[in-house]
This record gives sequence, structure tokens and C-alpha cells, in this order.
Amino acid sequence: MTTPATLLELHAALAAATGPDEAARAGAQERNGQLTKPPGALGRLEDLAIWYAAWRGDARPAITAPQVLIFAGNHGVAARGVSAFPPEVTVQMVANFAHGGAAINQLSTLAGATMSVHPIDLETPTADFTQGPAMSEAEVMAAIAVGWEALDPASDLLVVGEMGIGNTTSAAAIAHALFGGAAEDWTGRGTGVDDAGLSLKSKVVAEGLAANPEAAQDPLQALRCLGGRELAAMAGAIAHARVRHIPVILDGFICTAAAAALERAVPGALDHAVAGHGSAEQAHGRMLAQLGKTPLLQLDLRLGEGSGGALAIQILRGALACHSGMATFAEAGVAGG
Ligand SMILES: Cc1cc2ncn([C@H]3O[C@H](COP(=O)(O)O)[C@@H](O)[C@H]3O)c2cc1C
Ligand SMILES: O=C(O)c1cccnc1
Repeated sequence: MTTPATLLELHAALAAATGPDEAARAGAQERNGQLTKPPGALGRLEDLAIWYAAWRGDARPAITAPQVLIFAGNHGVAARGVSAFPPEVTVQMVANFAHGGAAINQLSTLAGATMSVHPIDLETPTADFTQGPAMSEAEVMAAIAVGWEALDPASDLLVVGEMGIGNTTSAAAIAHALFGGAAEDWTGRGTGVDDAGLSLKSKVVAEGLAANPEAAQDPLQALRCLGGRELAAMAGAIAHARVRHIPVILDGFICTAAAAALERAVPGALDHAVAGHGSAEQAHGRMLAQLGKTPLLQLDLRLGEGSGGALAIQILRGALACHSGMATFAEAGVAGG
């Protein structure tokens, strides 16, 4: 599958992507029913293992090659004063990722995941979306291609994360375009803006929608008009993973907003993805509810970088360790199965 060159091609790739392997799902369900535990006693871990088995086409799978991809971008809208931090923090944090000093470095290492960082045209921020589209079609496709091509087809689990000062404003605007309601419903404090900052942010989100009417009509246009390069790259990696049956653990508010554009464009596009955690960013819960996803962890994280997604790799590993490693009642000679 070649990298999509237009948003129409991306849409077509998602529409043509095949679903999970139903024979593997049935095999995993049957195995789950024979394991030495009361039925259902491992709760959501059982559902997780069966979901993963179906997507991998293997009734008794293991995670051996998890991949964490971090994308960074700069945002024209940051000049409106919507973040508690200045835009130069984006490039500084990219250097921190490279030196192993960020939270996501520690969590990726702990999860045994390969991690790579992809800064995208940091010297060229997107256009301020309150004045018109943040990106041209060529720009958004270039960013989507970075994400699409960063996916290792040999990986068996994907977590995507981001760095981009101002990007909770971009994510809020995308969520507002995708799900309607009021700008305030989707706007939160990000890095920690005060009350005046929060009301300015809501106003900027509303202006973004007013300046980009096509965003409310077409979910992939919402990604182009209101997104940032790192959000587009996350969407590209998640879409490619969908085509290749590589399961995804979503991170927080920003990651979920980028992913949500895919699901709204092609229902089922996120069937290969679970929500890693529920962010403290106020609208994340509302967005996950719209997507029908219940987070695995609820730790009040509000960092991004893929941190909550990487942490949740351990939960999925736990689910698969039990599913694939446990003895059946017959094997163990335990009565009652
Ligand atoms: C030092 C630092 C490290 C971060 N790591 C992730 N973010 C997070 O904060 C930013 C979004 O918040 P806002 O929209 O308010 O700018 C993103 O870069 C996100 O990844 C960070 C922010 C800072 C300051
Ligand atoms: O949930 C997130 O992704 C998030 C929330 C606040 C700031 N940065 C990221």
C-alpha cells in the first residue's frame, strides 16, 4: 500500500481496509473460556486479549515489537497566547526527547518499545487557523506521509504521541468541528492557562470554526484546516496501522482528536484502537464517549507525548500474558471447567 497522496486517497485507503480476523477471534474466545479462572474473572483484560488476537490473526498472540512514534509541529495559532508556554518549547523538547530526558523516553523504555521522534517543519508553523486553513492540501499530505512512513510494518503495536505548543487549541477546534456543541465544551487548560486564558482559547476555537466552514462538513478537512502537522502525522500513522492490522493504543486529548477525524470520515477506522488513558484535559472524556471507547487507565495525566498510551502497553501485555500463557482447566487438571 503506497502512501496516500491526497485526502481522497486516504479516505479510500481507510474505506478499503479489511476488518479483524473472525476465525482468530473465535479461537481466542474459545481459549479464553477454557483458562483456569472463573468465567469473566479477568474482566476487561479478557476483551483486550480477544481484540488483539482478532486484529493480529493469531488466537494466542504475544507483543514482541511495540513502536512509539512521536511527532512535533508548530502552530500559528500559538501567537494568539493560547498556551501557558512559549512556542520555542517545542524544539527544545524535541532535543530533550533526543537526549532521553522526557517522560515518554522513560515510559517507552519501560515498555520495551522502540521510540523515534519526528519533528515536522518546526521552522514553518502552520497558518493561524482563525484567519483561514492551517495547512494547504500539499502541507497536510506531507505531514500525513511522515506519519504513514514512520510506521514499521513489522511492529505489532503502535502508540503515537506529540509535542507542539498550542496543540490543545488545535485539538479542541477539531473536536468541535467533528462533534458540534459549543467551543467551551471542547476547550481545556492544556499546559495550564488561567481563567482568562481559557476564555480566550474558547473564543479562538470558535473563530477557527467560523473561518473554516469546510471543517464542519468533512472530517479530513477538519484535520487540514484546524490541525497541526503533528496531528496529521499521528492520523497518518494510525491509518497505516489500520490498513496493516497493527493495533493502536491511543494517548490523550490531542492524539484522540487526530484519530477521531479518521473515525468520523470512515466509521470503523478506529476499530483497531483502544483508549490508553483518560486525560485530565476536560473534554477528553466527552470525546472518548463520542467514540465509544473506555480508557484503560485514569491517572489524571495531562502531558501528551504518548505517555498514557505507552503506560497502557503494560496493561495489554498483562492481558496477553494471561491469555496466551495460562493453562486450561484440562491441562492443569483443575475441576469445574
Ligand atoms: C515542557 C513541556 C513538555 C511537554 N510535553 C508535552 N506537552 C504538551 O503540552 C502541549 C500542549 O499544551 P498547550 O496547548 O497548552 O500548549 C503539547 O506540546 C503537549 O504535547 C508539553 C508541554 C510543555 C510545556
Ligand atoms: O491529553 C493530552 O494529550 C494533553 C493534555 C494537556 C496538555 N498536553 C496534552
